[in-house]
Amino acid sequence: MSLIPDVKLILGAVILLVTARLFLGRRSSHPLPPGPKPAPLIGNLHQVPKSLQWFHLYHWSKKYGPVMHLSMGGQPLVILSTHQAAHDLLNRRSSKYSDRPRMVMAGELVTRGMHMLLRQYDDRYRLHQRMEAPLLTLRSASSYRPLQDMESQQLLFDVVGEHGETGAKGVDFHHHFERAMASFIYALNYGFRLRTGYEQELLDGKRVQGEFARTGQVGAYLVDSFPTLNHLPRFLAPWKREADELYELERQLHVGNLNKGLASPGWNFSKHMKKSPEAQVMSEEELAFDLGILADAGLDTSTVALDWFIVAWITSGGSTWVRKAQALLDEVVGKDRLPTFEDRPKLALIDAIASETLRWRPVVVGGVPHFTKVEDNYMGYHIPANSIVLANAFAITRDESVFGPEVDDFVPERWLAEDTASTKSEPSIDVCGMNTTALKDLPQTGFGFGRRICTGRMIARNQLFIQMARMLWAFDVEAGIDEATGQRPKIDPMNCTEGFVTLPKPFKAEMRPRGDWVRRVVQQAGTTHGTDHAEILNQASKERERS
Ligand code: HEM
Repeated sequence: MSLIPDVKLILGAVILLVTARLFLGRRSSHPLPPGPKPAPLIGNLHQVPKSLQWFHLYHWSKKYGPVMHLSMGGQPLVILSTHQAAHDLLNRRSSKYSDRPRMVMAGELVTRGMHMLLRQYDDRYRLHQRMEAPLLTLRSASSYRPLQDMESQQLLFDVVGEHGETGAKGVDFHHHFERAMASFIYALNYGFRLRTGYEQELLDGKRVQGEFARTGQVGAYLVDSFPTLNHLPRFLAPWKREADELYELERQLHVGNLNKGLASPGWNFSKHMKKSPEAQVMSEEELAFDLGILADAGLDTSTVALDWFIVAWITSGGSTWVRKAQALLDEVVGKDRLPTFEDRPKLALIDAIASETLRWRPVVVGGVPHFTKVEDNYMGYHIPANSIVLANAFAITRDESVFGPEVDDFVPERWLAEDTASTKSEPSIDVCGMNTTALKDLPQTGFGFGRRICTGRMIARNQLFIQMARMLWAFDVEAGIDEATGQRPKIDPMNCTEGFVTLPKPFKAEMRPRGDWVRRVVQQAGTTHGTDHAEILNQASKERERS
């Protein structure tokens, strides 16, 4: 049988669909938000570049304003480029803007509707949120800090040891961050740690993440633009077989990890969730995917934030902020012990550095798309029903009306409240030790918006604090010497990868202990491989129950 008539048929259906979407949409008395002029049928598809979209959209926003409209082959895409616009729509009108765009390949086929990030805001989503929420509160996050303390101690031990061997050539800092972040989240979720960062569970987890980023990419699969194509029989729809294989890979990973979690000693998320009333109406796969997505969400996001912290350190740290932070750490902590969470109230500058890292290079730099099923009006513009609404994190974090001048520079001080020393009243310290009096209440847009805001953000903030404090206390950091040239390469702070999360392009960094006292303290603290992490998890569970 020839395939040619079928291809013609498909093309015909596609053109009909696009035309219908373009011309039969409901008219409104308000105009659409401004944007580049669309071409017939394809709209702005041909104008949106394939790479660094967030950067191009940011530049378009300077011409078209804070609310822009693009037509992606008839699919309305509304881009929000200021904090005010994102806050007004995604936070204040979150009852309308909390769905996700339909993603046939990544959402419906590969993960069979079980990917938390891609779920519609419906009863099933709320069921999962109810199950996760008690484990992710500020108070719960505070009880996991000993686990983060342990993994960051191990990170220091590993890096100091490796520096002794590699010297000025530097270490693969990304790998060390990834191991520590993954080990923390796997211990919490499944009760086992990752000692080398090359364990099969992590390799499979990274493959699943890579496939998610690839299959979820705009334009990667025609079926995402034209979901009716999914009704085609399997022999005409090769993506279905590919999706089945990817689903099986992910299912085996998540179910395998869940079972390890249930069998491991000590408390963990797997055991806690399995007993929850919500899990009683879920299949094993559904519960396993919930945990698996939580592990994925926590794994590379914090790692990437720490990678950008190193880039900021190398490209702008020589100026003032690193020296300021190190002087403060020497004063508060001294040279006889590691910084701890107990020091945090006096180390607001470290939290400011974490906030500035997330602002300067948002991890999900283009934002995570929201979706509205109903039409709306904003700033005199019509937002059509079924619009994808994207808050461009790069543009929003460059909003001078919110973050002040020099938004392209790394300036942690913009997060510090002025003159708290002269205030007589006691500072307000949250349950995780963050000194909220000493910090300005600027929006943390890197964690998203409204009802879909990142649920792991409290855990992430603790993670960044302890890791950044300890690295600044321990090391002087420079780009590692390139063996081929014998020189330290110049690091370009905009040189990044493409994808859902945006990493700096790989390089090595020399993390040189600031003195013999660092080696001594780190050696004394020692490796944590023999630490009873199940006992730490049990203590965390007791503390959660007490609060
Ligand atoms: C620096 C670290 C992190 C960053 C920058 C980050 C950022 C984000 C962003 C931008 C979103 C989408 C929000 C939106 O749609 O408006 C998100 C969602 C999410 N994050 Fe995070 N995240 C981080 C760490 C974590 C951690 C440690 C966990 C888990 C322990 C986690 C769990 C989740 C989950 C479950 C969602 C899905 C929420 C939903 O769709 O309703 N994240 N995160």
